[in-house]
Amino acid sequence: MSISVQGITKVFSNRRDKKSMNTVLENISFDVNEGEFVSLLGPSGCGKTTTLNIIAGFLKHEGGNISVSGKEVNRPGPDRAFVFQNYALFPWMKVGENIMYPMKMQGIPRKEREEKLKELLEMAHLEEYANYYIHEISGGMKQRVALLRALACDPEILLMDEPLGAVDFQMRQMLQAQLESMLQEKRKTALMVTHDVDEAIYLSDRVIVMSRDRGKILADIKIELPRPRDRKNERYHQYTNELSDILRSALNGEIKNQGDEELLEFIQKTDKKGSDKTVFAEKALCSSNK
Ligand SMILES: Nc1ncnc2c1ncn2[C@@H]1O[C@H](COP(=O)(O)OP(=O)(O)OP(=O)(O)O)[C@@H](O)[C@H]1O
Repeated sequence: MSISVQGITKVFSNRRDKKSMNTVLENISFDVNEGEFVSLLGPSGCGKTTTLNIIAGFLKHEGGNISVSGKEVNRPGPDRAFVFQNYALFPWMKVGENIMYPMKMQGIPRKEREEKLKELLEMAHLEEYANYYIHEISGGMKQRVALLRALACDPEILLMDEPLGAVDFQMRQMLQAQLESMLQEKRKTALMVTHDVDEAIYLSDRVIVMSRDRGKILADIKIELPRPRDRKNERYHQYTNELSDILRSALNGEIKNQGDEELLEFIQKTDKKGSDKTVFAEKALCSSNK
């Protein structure tokens, strides 16, 4: 299944002053193709989670539309599973019960649920932990359980909000490798929010960089590297530099209040390696012109 985001806008009333409005997203458009893994990268507060929540159907948007395989969606559905930043696991249930919960809700018979659970636990190397309570397992394990719960109903689309945000560096790299192999095996369409350039490159087929200026898309970059990805690959470093430069420009507070021409000039100035990111930025600016 594919996702199409067309011209969405989101306005929140300001938390401090309810009368003033905050346009977090304005006329944002992008597609995620079937089987593709896309990351949304950008500085804190640029609207990544808001975008993901709108696609999940948790939040309403003001303009534009979201469609899944050509069908407009505006509420949550079993086609889109969500992995939350803080796991959102049920502490009163054991690991196995947590994973089986969505299957139970869908009325899948017990025998089938148990078979599926076995398969999922094996995939994530958690076979021994089915009967542990959530407080008895580590942060990395919780992360894997949250992911397995999302995969349990075989959703077509996986939406993930910083799914590896709460684990340390080493565990994070191990989980990235596991997440990659799980998703490659299942060929899911995935959209992930992250702050982490390396994580985005390691996992994604495409990386979309958003800015704090109403979520404007600064770049949409295809990561053309064989899987599993090799961090020592020269091209991997080039992608890291390219994306870090773009992210730095997005992080620069001055950009927020500058016009498009100045933003483009800024990105050109930071384009020391003659890479093609200026073209991406240019495209992004042109396509967002009304
Ligand atoms: N329910 C809400 N009511 C009012 N403002 C909100 C609400 N949710 C988010 N916002 C505002 O929208 C903006 C974007 O928030 P969002 O969480 O989407 O950003 P983000 O890019 O995911 O940030 P982070 O990387 O820090 O999680 C922020 O300014 C935030 O304060």
